[in-house]
Amino acid sequence: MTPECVRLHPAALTGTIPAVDAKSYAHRLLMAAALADVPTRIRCRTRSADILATVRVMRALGAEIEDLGEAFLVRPIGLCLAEKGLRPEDLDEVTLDCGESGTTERFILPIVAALGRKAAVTGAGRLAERPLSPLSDVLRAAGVSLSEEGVFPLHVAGRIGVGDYAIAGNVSSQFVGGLLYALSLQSCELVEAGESVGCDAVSTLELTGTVESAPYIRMTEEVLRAFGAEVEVSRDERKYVVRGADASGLLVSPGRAAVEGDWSNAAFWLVAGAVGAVGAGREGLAGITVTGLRPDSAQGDRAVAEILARMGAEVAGDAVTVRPPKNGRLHGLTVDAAQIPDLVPVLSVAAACAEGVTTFVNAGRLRIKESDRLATTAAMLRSLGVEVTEGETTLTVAGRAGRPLTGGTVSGANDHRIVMAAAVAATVASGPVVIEGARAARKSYPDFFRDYAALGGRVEVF
Ligand SMILES: O=C(O)C1=C[C@@H](OP(=O)(O)O)[C@@H](O)[C@H](O)C1
Ligand SMILES: C=C(OP(=O)(O)O)C(=O)O
Repeated sequence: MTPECVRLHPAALTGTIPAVDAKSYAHRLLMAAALADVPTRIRCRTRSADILATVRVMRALGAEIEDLGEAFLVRPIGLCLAEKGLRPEDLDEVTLDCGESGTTERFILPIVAALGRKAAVTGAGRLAERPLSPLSDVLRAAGVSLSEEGVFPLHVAGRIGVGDYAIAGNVSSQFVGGLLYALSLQSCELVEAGESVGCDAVSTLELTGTVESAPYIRMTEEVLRAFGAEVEVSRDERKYVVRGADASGLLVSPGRAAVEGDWSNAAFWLVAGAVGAVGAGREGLAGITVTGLRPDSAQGDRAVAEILARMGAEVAGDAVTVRPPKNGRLHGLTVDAAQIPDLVPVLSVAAACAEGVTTFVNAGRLRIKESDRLATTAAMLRSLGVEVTEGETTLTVAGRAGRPLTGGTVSGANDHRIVMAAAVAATVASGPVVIEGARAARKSYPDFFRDYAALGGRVEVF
């Protein structure tokens, strides 16, 4: 259980910890499995609120998902409806509660439209406020009706078909991911002389403007291909050609799949390893090792290792170990956040411990996450004595060059990444740090404070 409020006492974290399962992959694998032909066993041990939101939504659409503890066994929607003699087009409107998960919502809208189902999409926290346009524009132009955006429930009806689509690449990669799923589900069988000779449901999707969060689109492509989809991408990653499924309109299950380790959440430990000695003495030099991360992962957030190395931290090994620099001093730098938005809150803590200034640029989309993360990251650091300047799309952090952060009270801003970044900051503070709303960590890392304590963190729950 994630605690509601915590008081953290300064202590360097050291030791070895396994990575939690990557929620971005878990979402994609669970959805693909629910849209496939036969059951899939997905190895996944993390039960975060977001992963459970996707499980809930796929169940509501008709999939049977058994929680085996270490894995999910997914019996797909098509199979389960057919067993009950139900046709998707005859079903009533279904309520899909996405919780606070943007990925779930932005993927499920085009998927529902590809299935031709009627749905009332709901959610919690800031989800209703997070943008849906330009995805909603594409869906409407394709003939899908959507009720007013910004209020739940969002009613969806109608069908998106084969076509040539274009969408801006700089609002959310999740729109692109959802559309790639929808186009992969189009069905059309080419028959010659009474024999099936393939599929003619070929669609294109073009990305316009700058493309941000591109690694997440690559993860989507990877999972779709593992489920038999034909997705081709141009060399500049701006144009996708997607061949739909055969007459069945189903993806092809590989039978088994496994969710890899989460670099975005490992980043909290890796930064804690990098800042270890700054405020807490030599024991921090031992660093932190995170196991279960793929060094060749498509997750863009694996860049955290390279960025910490550029700041001067010692980074080594396949089980990734990060230690503070030998002289105990990290140094500031410029970080382009366009492809790695989720790293900014925690990297800002490394920046606060460094010598010199760190500027995060191209970070505008942080404003449309679980909180306005440029504002809430700045507020979190300011509560701990750090000087921060917030620009429209930038964040500039004045490093304290070895002077510890102060203790203080931080609002978790109902944002898991702010809560976890504040907890890392607390390891190098001069006094206790209270985090209000620490429970938000459960969105991606329900056992965060258990693992924090296991690494030597001093956690008081109240
Ligand atoms: O598709 C995904 O799994 C995600 C995409 C990113 O969002 P944007 O593409 O909206 O930047 C990221 O910030 C989010 O945490 C997860
Ligand atoms: C923004 C995040 O997720 P989502 O967009 O899926 O809500 C996140 O995990 O930081």
